Amino acid sequence: MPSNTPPPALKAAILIVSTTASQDPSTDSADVTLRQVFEEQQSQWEVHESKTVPDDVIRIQKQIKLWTDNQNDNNVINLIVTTGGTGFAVSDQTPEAVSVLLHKEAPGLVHGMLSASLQVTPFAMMSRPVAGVRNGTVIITLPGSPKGAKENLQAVIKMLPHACLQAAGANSRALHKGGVKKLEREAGVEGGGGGGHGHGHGHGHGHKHHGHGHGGHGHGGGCGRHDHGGHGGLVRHTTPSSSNPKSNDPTLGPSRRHRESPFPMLSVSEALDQIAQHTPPPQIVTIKVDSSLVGAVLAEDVSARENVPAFRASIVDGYAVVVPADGKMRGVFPVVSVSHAAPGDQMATLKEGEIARITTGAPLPPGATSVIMVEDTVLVSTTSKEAPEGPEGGGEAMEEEKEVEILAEDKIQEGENVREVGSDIKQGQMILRKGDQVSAVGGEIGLLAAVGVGEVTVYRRPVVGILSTGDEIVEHDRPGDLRLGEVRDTNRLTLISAARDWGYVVVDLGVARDKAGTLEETLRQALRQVDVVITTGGVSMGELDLLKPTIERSLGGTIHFGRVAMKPGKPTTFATVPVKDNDGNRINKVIFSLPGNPASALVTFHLFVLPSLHQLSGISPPGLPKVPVTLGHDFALDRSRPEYHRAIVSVDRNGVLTAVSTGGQRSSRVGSMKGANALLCMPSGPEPLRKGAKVEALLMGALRTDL
Ligand SMILES: Nc1ncnc2c1ncn2[C@@H]1O[C@H](COP(=O)(O)OP(=O)(O)O)[C@@H](O)[C@H]1O
Ligand SMILES: [Mg+2]
Repeated sequence: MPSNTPPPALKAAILIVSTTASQDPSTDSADVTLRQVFEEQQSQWEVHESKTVPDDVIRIQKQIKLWTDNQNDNNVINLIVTTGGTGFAVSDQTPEAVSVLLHKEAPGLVHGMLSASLQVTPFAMMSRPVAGVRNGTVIITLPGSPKGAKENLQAVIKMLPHACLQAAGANSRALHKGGVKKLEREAGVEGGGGGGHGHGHGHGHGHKHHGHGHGGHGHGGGCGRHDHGGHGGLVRHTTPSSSNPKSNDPTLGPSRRHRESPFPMLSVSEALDQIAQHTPPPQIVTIKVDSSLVGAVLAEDVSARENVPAFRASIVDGYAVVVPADGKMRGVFPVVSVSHAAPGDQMATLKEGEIARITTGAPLPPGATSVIMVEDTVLVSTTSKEAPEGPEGGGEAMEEEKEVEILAEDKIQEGENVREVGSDIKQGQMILRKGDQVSAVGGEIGLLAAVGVGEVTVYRRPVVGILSTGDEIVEHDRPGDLRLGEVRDTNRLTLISAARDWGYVVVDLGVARDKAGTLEETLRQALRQVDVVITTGGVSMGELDLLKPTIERSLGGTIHFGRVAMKPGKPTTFATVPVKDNDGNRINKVIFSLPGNPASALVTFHLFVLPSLHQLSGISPPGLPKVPVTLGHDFALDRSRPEYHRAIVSVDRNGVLTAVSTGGQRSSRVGSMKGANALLCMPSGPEPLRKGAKVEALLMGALRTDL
């Protein structure tokens, strides 16, 4: 038994202010999160009690007074933290309820919380915390989201023991004796507003706003690489953040659900920059050279292991000769041997005045200097011998050439019609470079095969998991008629097909119901198996749109953007989630949550997911290739958002690329993708773009020809 007992813990109480949670406590998760923060403080804190009240001033005040107003030496609550109701919504009134109860205000604690939070997210400006002392109890108000609440509490918790001891005054005798030394030491050493724990999430990066090295390649971007203007009112330079003190949590009920997305609206180019920045670097693997290599990008320079050709070979059918000094070779010569392409035979050395019959690609006999084409010769005489008796009886004479006359008038050059050793590729010569993509049409794979390279290192192509979400979604091939509200799953099939077509291995993750637990479990499992998860549905503002809260809170992920100024695809969401790999290292995996509407899902796959997959597999520049095209007719524009118009681009006999619309562009209209081979980058604006105008097109498929 240790002889000295630890100092008695400080007592904290947690007041959850939430109308929803007060009706159904299971919807709350702030309590658990805050208890963890207290627990991390090495038994300095004991959470005495948690209570939940609705967003109601009287009920809030009643509970706080119960804790603060009847204290005696045996019953001291040192700290009350409230969570929830600190925002700008009508129902948010916790600060108002608390501030009138305070005997002393503590603006320093407020400042500590706000300044720590502001380093994480500009949304901290939307939190209105108060802090102070009532009787002997310190009270602070935390925001409602567990993440925000945690960060705020962590920002001040090192100072709180000290504050509580001072506040408790006479009531704290017992505490003073036992614990003050330790507590003061800790506050002094590590205090100063703390906060160091609160934002170790890799936020605060000053992200770039324009191109990152693959701008002008004719690849890799959306329309947003150009400033189309017309993004009036966008928050352009905020740091996207996962930690809005009040991020949307639809499960918290109508008063806590956002009417307006809390995610800053990024331009397409800003969104692409975020993707480039937060997509993990490609991993390197060694693989065998075979047809599965097609599409892979080399992670190393590759040099030839062998000479091509490996021996002196004839370029033509004809006769190997030893050219005399004067180069003259007219006359009749004896044929002393035959060299076929068959390998392995030892050949006698050819002497001047002798010739040897040789076939294309066959090795020259030693001593031979040149080959004379069969067309420049005439057969003079043959030897005949009996063919062996076969069952077919044949018995025909097999002839062999005995003498051949060479008709060549000109001088024969040394080396004529000979491929010298290594004349195509020299051993050790660099044949492919790091970053080269192995195509099925460019012969890279043939080159590797020719020079005897059996293995190469390449960037591992990411495995992609594809998940549909929504209670209304049924399998596309479910027999029978749809019931009211049911929708056939379109996105999973189209995205699986698209991802496979781009050369990626796909895991079909099925359909997840709109339930937080289901979604969380599905995503957790998926993140174990795949590198990139693509979900569709559930990212807008509806009450069942659970993707963002699940990624942020349940999975501890970081949402790099949750809104993009574009049409279709505004709610497109990009996040990374830390996971442990097989070796126990922390790595980031990528989640793209695409909008549910089929056209939006496909457009945003091509625009955002593909560049990330490309980057993961080492393909540079990433994304769809971009070409200028001419509009084949007038195109109406969206007034406020740049639009990715689904179009058919064809090339005429003059090489002019013309684009026509696939028709109605409503984001739910899956038909707008039919036949489309391009996304036109249309600016926003009040007037239509006229026939003949030039725009950029991102090519998804092969060009049509009008020839
Ligand atoms: N996998 C899918 N296949 C076809 N339609 C879908 C699919 N997922 C969602 N939708 C439809 O798209 C629309 C938007 O869905 P929703 O879940 O609200 O998406 P989001 O909030 O991401 O925009 C709804 O009409 C929904 O039924
Ligand atoms: Mg849905």
